Amino acid sequence: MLKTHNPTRIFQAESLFEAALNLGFPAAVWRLPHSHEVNLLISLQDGMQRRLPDLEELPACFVIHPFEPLESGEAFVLEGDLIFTFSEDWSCKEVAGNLGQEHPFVKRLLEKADEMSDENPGGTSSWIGFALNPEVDPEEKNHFEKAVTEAVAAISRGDFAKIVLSRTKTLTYSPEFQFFKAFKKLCVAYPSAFVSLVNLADRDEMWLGATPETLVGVNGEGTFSTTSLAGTQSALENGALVSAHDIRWGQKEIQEQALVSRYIIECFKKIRLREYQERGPRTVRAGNLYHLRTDFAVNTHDVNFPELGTVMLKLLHPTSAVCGMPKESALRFIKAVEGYDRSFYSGYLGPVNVDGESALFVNLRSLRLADGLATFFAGAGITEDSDPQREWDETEMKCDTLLSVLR
Ligand SMILES: C=C(O[C@H]1C=CC=C(C(=O)O)[C@@H]1O)C(=O)O
Repeated sequence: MLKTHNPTRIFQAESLFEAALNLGFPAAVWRLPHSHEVNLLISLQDGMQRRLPDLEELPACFVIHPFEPLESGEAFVLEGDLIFTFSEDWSCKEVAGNLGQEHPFVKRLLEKADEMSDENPGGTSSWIGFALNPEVDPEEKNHFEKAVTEAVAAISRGDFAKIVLSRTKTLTYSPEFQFFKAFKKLCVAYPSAFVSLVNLADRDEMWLGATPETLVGVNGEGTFSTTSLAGTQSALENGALVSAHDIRWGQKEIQEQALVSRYIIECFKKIRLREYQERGPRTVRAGNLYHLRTDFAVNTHDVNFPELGTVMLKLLHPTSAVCGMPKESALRFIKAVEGYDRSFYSGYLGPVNVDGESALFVNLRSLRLADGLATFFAGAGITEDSDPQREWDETEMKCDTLLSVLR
């Protein structure tokens, strides 16, 4: 067991992450909402494991799950062979893990990290953002707007009450693009988001994001939490921040968010759980946007339901904040009409059993980095009152959450 590190050794988060990347080890670095600490988990394995997302059974790990459930019901798991905790000033507070410092892979990683920090002491090189500004692809826009029109027609026919349709936006990035600095910039820009950078080594891709949406949280006191998040408005007017008090919501957004809350309450009903606290909806800011949010909480000790997190995770994903209601018909429509594979976008990700807590977030406001291409993903909730152009503009604003910081 590697616990509380040797004080003579200086662990540098950026060099460790770069070393994992270089050696092909899966790794995840994250900052929880409103936290001043950053965790870095490195899995010294060949690739990700596939395990059931059973929060009571899993070891300390980082879980990432695609939008579409795998037939086996499994999720991808990065095992916490090494977990570093860094303070706000990036000094290393603690190292935990299940392998000793003498393990050959640990030695290799630490040596590589030393090499990397010698090459780039203090990581001072200036910021290099994305290389190309994209033109809006008219075909992509037409495709999305046509899908919205079809969805509105399907809602009027009664096929479903709400659906979330999404799209991508692709930019190039140069080989010098600094992944870790991008993560740091997002941490500073979005203190209330879950900010993460995940290296999926066996797929040669990374995911970077700053999501505002908790899917399932189980804290050290055994409190289960989830949120209903929907409805979107710009938080900026002529470049200045609009106060939350001045935000008014229309019928469309109120209904859209109420459907997500109803979906969550139906999940509680399925397991006959009535003892949940509900707070909201209220206006919350997520960077450049405002949303409506309702928070749900349950004390799992009081209801004698220690496995509530696992049970609700299975029932909730994908919620109607990313899929639709009813779920099955919305999912069929998405597969038939959206026209691309969402992959990990609108799936979920986060640490499980790290420091006695699990915190899984919906993978929103995120992008995939692979082969010099940065693919941004964004969706919008469609109801009977949706206007295709406005929904497109909403997805542009959602892409801007990351783009405005990383450009
Ligand atoms: C699907 C996304 O956002 C969801 C979360 C908040 C608001 C949403 C909306 O207003 O449509 C979406 O349901 C996304 O960011 O890609």
